[in-house]
Amino acid sequence: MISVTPPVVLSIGGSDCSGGSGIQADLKTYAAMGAHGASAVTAIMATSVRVSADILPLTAPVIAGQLTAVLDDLPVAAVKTGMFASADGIGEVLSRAKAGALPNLVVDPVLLNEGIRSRRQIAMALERLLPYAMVATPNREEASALLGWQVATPDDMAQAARELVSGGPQYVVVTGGDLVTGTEALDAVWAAGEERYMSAPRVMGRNQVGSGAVFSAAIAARLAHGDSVVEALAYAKGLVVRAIQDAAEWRIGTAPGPIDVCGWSSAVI
Ligand SMILES: Nc1ncnc2c1ncn2[C@@H]1O[C@H](COP(=O)(O)OP(=O)(O)O)[C@@H](O)[C@H]1O
Ligand SMILES: Cc1ncc(COP(=O)(O)O)c(N)n1
Repeated sequence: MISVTPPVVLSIGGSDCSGGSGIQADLKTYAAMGAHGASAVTAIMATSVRVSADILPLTAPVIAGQLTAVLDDLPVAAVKTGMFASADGIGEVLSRAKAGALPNLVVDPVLLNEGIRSRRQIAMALERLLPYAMVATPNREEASALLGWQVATPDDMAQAARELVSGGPQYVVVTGGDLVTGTEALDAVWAAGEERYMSAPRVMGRNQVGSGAVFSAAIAARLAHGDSVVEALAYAKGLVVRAIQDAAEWRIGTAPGPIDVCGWSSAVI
């Protein structure tokens, strides 16, 4: 029996109606990791994540109301941000970060392709939020958009992580889930005076939706449990690889789908 009160993690991001990514993936990750998840929804995604017409942005006051309600009452131990559909929404988060109200902040700077009209403004607003992050987890494409140059190779990823750290976050992980140059899934990690890669065998599974969301949410959950950043990164990497592996044969829907963050496939029930 577990009698210890679970730590609270707050996710600020978009609702993905498929349940594979966004807030839904975050909350599932927290539940699987023994943390209580609270949420502030920034936008509602209707279907495809790549089509702008399917994104309903919530207004800044609606986002602010959720943040106030959660932060006023719950002892939030870590915060994760994901998708924003407007720069105004990021402004609400930024003011709370500046006030010191967002401990252990993990910023996953989600920049969906052409899906969002104000993508440039969102990238600029995220740049203002990054100095308050403990960890930032852009993928190569997001790092490219934030920095204004093409992050392609593993060397580029390390350089990008280094440049992004100089903008403020304590740790930057440039994830390389889409880097199909070898048998490894490679991420470049940078913190002051510490540069390295995290690597795991690339899984060739059918389902990989939400791997970035699960990775960043798992980092936040471990920080909430009291891990150091280095411990949290190692845990998150192991969790996401196992989750992709365990969902390799799943068929939820016609398109590639979610990963097995809860470990159902390997659980003895
Ligand atoms: N096929 C895979 N096999 C193993 N690890 C993967 C695979 N795809 C992604 N990962 C890992 O999942 C994490 C999230 O990365 P990524 O997929 O790049 O994020 P995003 O979903 O934001 O693009 C990283 O640690 C990455 O290396
Ligand atoms: C609502 C929402 N938020 C985030 C992502 C990106 O997720 P990921 O970083 O896992 O590709 C997404 N596809 N949808």
